[in-house]
Amino acid sequence: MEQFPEILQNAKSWLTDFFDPAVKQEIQELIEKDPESLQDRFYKNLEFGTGGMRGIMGTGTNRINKYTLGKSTQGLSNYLKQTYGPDGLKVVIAYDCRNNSQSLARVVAEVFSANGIQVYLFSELRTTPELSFAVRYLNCHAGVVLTASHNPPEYNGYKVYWTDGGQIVPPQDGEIIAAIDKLSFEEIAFEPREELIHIIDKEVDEPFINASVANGSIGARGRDQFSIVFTPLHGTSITAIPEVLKRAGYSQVTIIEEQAEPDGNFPTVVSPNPEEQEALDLAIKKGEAIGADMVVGTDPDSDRLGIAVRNGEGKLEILNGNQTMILMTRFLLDKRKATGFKGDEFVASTIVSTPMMSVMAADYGVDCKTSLTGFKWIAKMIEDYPDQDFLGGGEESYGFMVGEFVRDKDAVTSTLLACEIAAEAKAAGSSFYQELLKCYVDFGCYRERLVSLTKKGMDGAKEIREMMVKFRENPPASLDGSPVVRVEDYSTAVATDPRDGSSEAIDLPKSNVLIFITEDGSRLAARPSGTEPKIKFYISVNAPLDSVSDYAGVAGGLDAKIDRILAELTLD
Ligand SMILES: O=P([O-])(O)O[C@H]1O[C@H](COP(=O)(O)O)[C@@H](O)[C@H](O)[C@H]1O
Ligand SMILES: [Mg+2]
Repeated sequence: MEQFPEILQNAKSWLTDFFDPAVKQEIQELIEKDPESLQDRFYKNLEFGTGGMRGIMGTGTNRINKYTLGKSTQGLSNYLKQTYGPDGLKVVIAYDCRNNSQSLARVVAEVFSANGIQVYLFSELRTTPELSFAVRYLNCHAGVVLTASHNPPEYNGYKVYWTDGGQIVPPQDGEIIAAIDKLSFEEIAFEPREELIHIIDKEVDEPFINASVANGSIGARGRDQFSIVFTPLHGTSITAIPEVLKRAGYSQVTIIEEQAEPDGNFPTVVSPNPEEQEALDLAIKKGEAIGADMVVGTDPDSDRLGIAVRNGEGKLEILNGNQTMILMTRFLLDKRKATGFKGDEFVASTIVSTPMMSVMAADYGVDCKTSLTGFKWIAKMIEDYPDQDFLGGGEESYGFMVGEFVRDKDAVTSTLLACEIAAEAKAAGSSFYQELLKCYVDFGCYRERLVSLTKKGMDGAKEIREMMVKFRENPPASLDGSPVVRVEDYSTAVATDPRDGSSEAIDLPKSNVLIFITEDGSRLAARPSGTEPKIKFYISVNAPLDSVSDYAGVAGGLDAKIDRILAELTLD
């Protein structure tokens, strides 16, 4: 601890009477017995990342607790007043199934009210997409969800939505952080004004569910012959997805009982992340047992969804985010095509997602916009291009956004859309999987893989920084024998052709991301996660596919290519 006098100083500043006696006692004990833990808790403040502010729950400035969230809420209140004036301000707050989410939501509501701001607080847990919807539906200036999304149980977090219903982006995010950083903890107004806190539920649930059914439907046939196994993985989607499916006419929905009850300990899974195959094990087992057509699982705040469908061999196969994005987008494009393109439509994706998205959109003659990683950037496009019509968008990470009524990824509406696509395909003698393979025939067979390395704590963060520096200093000259022809460094927003050194500007905000593109169209992207202590590597390769029957061979060849690229990289 002697090497870090500032960290000790930070910790000691929590020993005043402003802080609860239990907190003070814990810090005293840590000073005496566990300096390493103290260091991790106080070496920095929590930061806003890809999807809000996330951290482990506990005592410290680098932890989620009533003081760190109280200070963020105080800063946000000050910023709202400065932006919109002190009167008539309104915010809406939702929370997920996590341990402490409800009590932290209460603290956040109290701090807003103490600042004279009207608060709409959901009576019980609700989904993130419903909160995004509620911001605009209730004409609020901002919204907050207490959730750490799919992170492990020890985490919690704070997603902040702005007036447009999307998560905060520049310039607001930087200005809000500045407003938070200049405060001391003692400046938090904790004393509630109860008359300003309004409990809400049905009055927002009903319009949200109706809008979800309207946006997610494509008029599929065979809804009552289509069998779905659904798991909320102990999270919030139980409040919306069964109802949306029922209202859309799906009668064969089996819910995994063991995972239906909201529970912040997520007792039946290692991680409540549908991107981890293990999280869907129970649901897939059930799906195989009852011969279901589709399995759907959602994360705790119900913005991401994992889907498994019957593959060519009749087995339930989990699809990745790129695959579901491609097929959902294709259906939205076809749906619009049927009524005629107006010419102002666009679809959206991100720089680490499959390039197949823009190839497909171009084939339809529709604009495809590409943003930095994260749905907050996709939502921002709707605001940035008010004269254009957003059809839908997605990314490599699981989750999809259908239309404009929710300004974040929305597992509720996306679940319905996936069922609609699959039910209609089944009624027409095809399947979700077959339709995906047809996309590969039409636009090229793209295979993607994500490799994430977890590196925790202060040392892990340093290692991740160093790995990115190493990549910049020693970029790969080729991938699987194909020369790199374009290096995109988003930290400087410059793309370079290493063959002749020529360069051009990238028209996106700066971000710590590197992308290498080869002559044969393979791509490797590297970036630190903005939600978890991880560094992520995204690989994309492609080859033409002449017919659906050639798929297994072509996909196998591409998988082997990804293996070779990974072997060259020696990541550790
Ligand atoms: O975690 P969620 O479900 O809120 O999702 C958030 O984080 C994901 C992972 O981000 P990163 O790669 O920086 O960890 C993003 O892809 C997603 O757009 C964002 O909304
Ligand atoms: Mg989530």
